Amino acid sequence: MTSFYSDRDRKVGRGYNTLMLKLLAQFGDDFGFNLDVELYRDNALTQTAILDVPEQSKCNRKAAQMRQDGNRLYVAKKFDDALLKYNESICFAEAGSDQLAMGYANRSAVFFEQGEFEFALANIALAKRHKYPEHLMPKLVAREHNCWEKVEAKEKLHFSRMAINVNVNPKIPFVADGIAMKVYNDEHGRGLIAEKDFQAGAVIMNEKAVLTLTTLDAQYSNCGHCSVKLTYNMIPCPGCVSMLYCSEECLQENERFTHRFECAIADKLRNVMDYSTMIGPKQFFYGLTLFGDDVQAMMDYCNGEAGKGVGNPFELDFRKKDLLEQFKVMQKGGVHHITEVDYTYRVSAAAFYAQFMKHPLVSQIVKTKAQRDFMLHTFLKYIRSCYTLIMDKRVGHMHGPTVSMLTFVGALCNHSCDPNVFFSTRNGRYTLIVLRPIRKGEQIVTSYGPTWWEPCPGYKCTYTCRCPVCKKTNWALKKKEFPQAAYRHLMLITAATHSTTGVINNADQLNMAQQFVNRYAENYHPGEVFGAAIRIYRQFLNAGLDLAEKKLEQMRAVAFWEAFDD
Ligand SMILES: C[S@@+](CC[C@H](N)C(=O)[O-])C[C@H]1O[C@@H](n2cnc3c(N)ncnc32)[C@H](O)[C@@H]1O
Repeated sequence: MTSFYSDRDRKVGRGYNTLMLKLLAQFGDDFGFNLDVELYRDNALTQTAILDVPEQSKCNRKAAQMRQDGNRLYVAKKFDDALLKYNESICFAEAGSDQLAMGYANRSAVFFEQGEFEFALANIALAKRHKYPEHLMPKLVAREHNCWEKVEAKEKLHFSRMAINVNVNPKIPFVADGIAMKVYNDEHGRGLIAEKDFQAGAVIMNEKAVLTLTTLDAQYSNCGHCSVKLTYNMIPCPGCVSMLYCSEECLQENERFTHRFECAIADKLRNVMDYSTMIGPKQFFYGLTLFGDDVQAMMDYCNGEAGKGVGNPFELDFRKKDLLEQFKVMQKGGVHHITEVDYTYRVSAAAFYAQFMKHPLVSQIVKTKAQRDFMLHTFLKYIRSCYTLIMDKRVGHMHGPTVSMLTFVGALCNHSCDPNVFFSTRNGRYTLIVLRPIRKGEQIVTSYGPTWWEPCPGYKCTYTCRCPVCKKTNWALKKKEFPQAAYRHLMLITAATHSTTGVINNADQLNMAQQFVNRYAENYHPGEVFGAAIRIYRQFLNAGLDLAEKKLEQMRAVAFWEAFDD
């Protein structure tokens, strides 16, 4: 059986690959068609040589080595690579040791070189807080003064977050009013429907993800909880060498909901991770925590009548912040098919089961055979529902290496190669922005990768796309000639993409492109020239979101060192 994933995807998680081959040999021709995950599990449990990898622990010697590697990269002016090495060193440094403080100080040097003075100051504050060696202090203090001067000379920060800019749903404050869920039977399963018109530029969703997961190679660059990328103040998990967080809050939340089940077996889990299937077990442990670690209560609910059916988050009042109620709806999931890559999910569920049962806390909580089987089947169920698509990072709208994001409402947005919204996953949030006017009654659809105006050669998805473009029913490019005025407008927009003078800023660019799509969509969509305009509009949106993210980070850094100074 050929693999769905590329070698690049599989460069980590070697234990998983070996296990896959073993099971393939074991099941022979049946492999892939045998849906019995318990059989996979029973086989996996016998593969101790593959699964029992030793755990790495904090080690100052390794931390020093990594820091020196970082220093070499720093001297070679490979600053982003140096940051990754310093982050790795910070993860390995022993608590209370000066290795930790020196990691932070080295990071401040990188940020200083990059002109990120706010971030440098935040790291200097971290170094001081962690007993930076006295004899090195004068150099650090000199850098701090330098940073202060540069920051004072800098323009004041203006924050332009892409928040919802239309009326919000009173019960779901992160979703615009006028959006509902609809089940599109035989097509996409659950989806989002517009109950009123929306114009391009409307930010109609800005949902904080419940859980996120990054690719394995993003371990030292992204927050282990919200997955935000390479922030200035990444702090390590005190227990293992596998996690960094962007804030104390993320550390605490992750610890409470999932990491307490992972920390002692972090390397064993990494050994069997396949891309981002780990989101399945994470959802299980998130639920278990909300059920007060009472697996029997969780099982009774999920297997009972109340736990079945199709989940509709629009029935909830999110203002109540009742996480258990929310979880109950979310765990029902939607309408999903068993895909051709389901065997990879079964191998993952089996491998995770084998590893998690080695964790004393898990084996203490999940005691009876029925409970253990429930955990296995739930891993698979959640992997299936969370991990149904491969987000194509080349398209650039899946920000950084976040590959799985568990959301309530965002998760309902289906794919179309003729999308009317654009999605972004920055800052651990799922944001939807309208790309072209949406009429009342239309489905709200984003693109997971390809679009008719920007095809994505080699893109693979785990389902058969049933969007109008692929079905070729009632969908065809319009051949209508554009008016001269529209061409002039488009030329201005195109020129704005090359603006390097700063005369045209991102807000102007967005405005121009937005006006164009709102004005010409009705008569000229879908048509080639219109497609070119949408492509540019999405490019401006991406740039705007990047800018907003950077500013948010700078403001957080300022708040961070100001609090430290008090
Ligand atoms: C993020 S979920 C969207 C919500 C999902 N429809 C549900 O019921 O929960 C992605 C899944 O929806 C289905 N889907 C989304 N877009 C589709 C499309 N264009 N054609 C067929 N199925 C689609 C696929 O099963 C896909 O794995």
